[in-house]
Amino acid sequence: MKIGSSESLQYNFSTIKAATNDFSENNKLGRGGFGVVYKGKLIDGTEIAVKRLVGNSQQGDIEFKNEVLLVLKLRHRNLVRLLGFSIEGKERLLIYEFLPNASLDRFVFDQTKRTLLDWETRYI
Ligand SMILES: Nc1ncnc2c1ncn2[C@@H]1O[C@H](COP(=O)(O)OP(=O)(O)OP(=O)(O)O)[C@@H](O)[C@H]1O
Repeated sequence: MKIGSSESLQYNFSTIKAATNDFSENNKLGRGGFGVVYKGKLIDGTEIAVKRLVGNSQQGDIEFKNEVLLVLKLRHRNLVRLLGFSIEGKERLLIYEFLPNASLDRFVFDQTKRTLLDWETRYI
């Protein structure tokens, strides 16, 4: 895939800013090793999870785009789907499909819920 064809997967920063209510505290879903994750809703109603990568990345725009395009090619039922990305100035956002059930670890490490996931199911 060429960089040129990435444009449709590239979202305007302002679109995502609006979708997350300006990265509001109320929309915060959690924090991971790469930044804070916010819940958002696009104009068409699609629910998204936006990962706002933490600053001082030395990675250039082209390298970032290439890496994102590589991940966009991955499709697996057990992988959360990356919908696109956004770049503006030092801001780098990754846009994922929203998963209502939060992360799997809540199931695997929860005393009650872990019984719902037997090992046979976990291997699928
Ligand atoms: N697609 C999503 N839908 C709903 N919630 C999400 C989604 N992605 C992440 N989250 C929430 O944001 C939190 C942080 O996610 P993130 O993927 O950044 O980190 P992590 O997987 O917990 O840790 P690490 O970044 O260290 O691997 C998750 O624990 C989850 O609650």
